[in-house]
Amino acid sequence: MDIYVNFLPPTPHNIQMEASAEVNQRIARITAHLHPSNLQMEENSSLRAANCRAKGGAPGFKVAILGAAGGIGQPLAMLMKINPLVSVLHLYDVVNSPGVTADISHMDTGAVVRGFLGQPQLESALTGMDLVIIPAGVPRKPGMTRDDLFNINAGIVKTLCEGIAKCCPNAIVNLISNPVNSTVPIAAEVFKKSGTYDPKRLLGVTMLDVVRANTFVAEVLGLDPREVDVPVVGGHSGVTILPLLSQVKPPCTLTKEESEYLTNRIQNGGTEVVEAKAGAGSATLSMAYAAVKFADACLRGLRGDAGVVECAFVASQVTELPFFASKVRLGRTGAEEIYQLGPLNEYERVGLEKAKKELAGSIQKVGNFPQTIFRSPISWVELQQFN
Ligand SMILES: NC(=O)C1=CN([C@@H]2O[C@H](COP(=O)(O)OP(=O)(O)OC[C@H]3O[C@@H](n4cnc5c(N)ncnc54)[C@H](O)[C@@H]3O)[C@@H](O)[C@H]2O)C=CC1
Ligand SMILES: O=C([O-])CC(=O)C(=O)O
Repeated sequence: MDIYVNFLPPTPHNIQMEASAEVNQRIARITAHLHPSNLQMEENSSLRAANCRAKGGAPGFKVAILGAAGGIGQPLAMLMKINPLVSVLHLYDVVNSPGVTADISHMDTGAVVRGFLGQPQLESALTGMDLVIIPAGVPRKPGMTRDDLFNINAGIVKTLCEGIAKCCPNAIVNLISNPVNSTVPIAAEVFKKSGTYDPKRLLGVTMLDVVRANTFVAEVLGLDPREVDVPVVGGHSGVTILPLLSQVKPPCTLTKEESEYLTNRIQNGGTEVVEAKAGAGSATLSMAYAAVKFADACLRGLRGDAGVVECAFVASQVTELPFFASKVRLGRTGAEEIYQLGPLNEYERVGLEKAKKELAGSIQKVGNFPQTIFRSPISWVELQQFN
């Protein structure tokens, strides 16, 4: 049985524990199971292993967050720590993961948290994971498109996916890093190259588009957003984000003006936040919420729950493009079924053609830039220069 460790503050109770031989034996067992990265983080801490008690791992899934110290990563880590389906939570980043790990590990929820810092600890962070969520990479600033992030984020995603291919090739991957329309095809290329590609397990996260669509449609209709379900298909950038307003649940009738306003607002939701943050990044809190909503659906699918359906950007035959976002049914092996788009109205048919044209370019870009994909890992200095 695995023994998981929480480091406890030195209360009188714990200090008393130290005196007993039985406890010393238990501590010896614990330290034998301690992960090297935990030990490394412990060296930076005033707490000692002598103040530990072992506990059995709760049933659940093992989840890694790569980019866990970032604007999305931190609230995402916090929300995943609350998720009862998670038994082990690995937090990996190239900076600041010890602090985030120490902070989140104090939450009195079931998941055991372990931190991993920097490339040498990537493999340890990934080994044994069921689900890997990737919000690693640089965000937009006002005036930039998501495509402007391609050069730097392509290299980051490539390195992380090489680690996944090596250490947890059967994990479900939730890819958040932008531009999703290109980073998902990049990840697919990396997995193909390593012989581990399973299209069902690679999911680009477009949930924020659905979350926004539900919110904005609910506002217009005067409904509770929790009652609204809007399918959003295509991709995750500008006109590739195509809300199917004719398929809103509960069924409703929107005027032409309302449809145009809503489509435009949903397509530009990311830019709305980037401009409001005025240089301090892009959506992080709503994205963390959306990422957790999506990850929870993936975990319920992995558990074998029936009827788990969400939108995601996946390898697809729904259109002539190799990747496309649409509703997918999530199961034990990932995206087990990909749904057709269903009947579209004229406005949506025109939107679909525009979306496909732009999306084709983003997917094509991956093939055009092998030197970007196969460059060496991004250094911390490069990241700072970008920021
Ligand atoms: N799919 C979606 O709907 C959305 C995607 N995003 C994208 O998510 C990404 C992250 O956004 P934020 O969290 O706001 O950025 P951030 O800059 O606050 O955080 C990114 C984190 O990634 C880490 N990182 C960089 N290189 C890494 C590497 N090689 N390995 C591990 N970690 C690494 C950084 O140290 C940092 O902690 C951006 O590309 C952004 O455009 C943002 C919002 C929505
Ligand atoms: O707009 C951005 O750069 C971040 C993002 O993808 C979103 O908020 O939808």
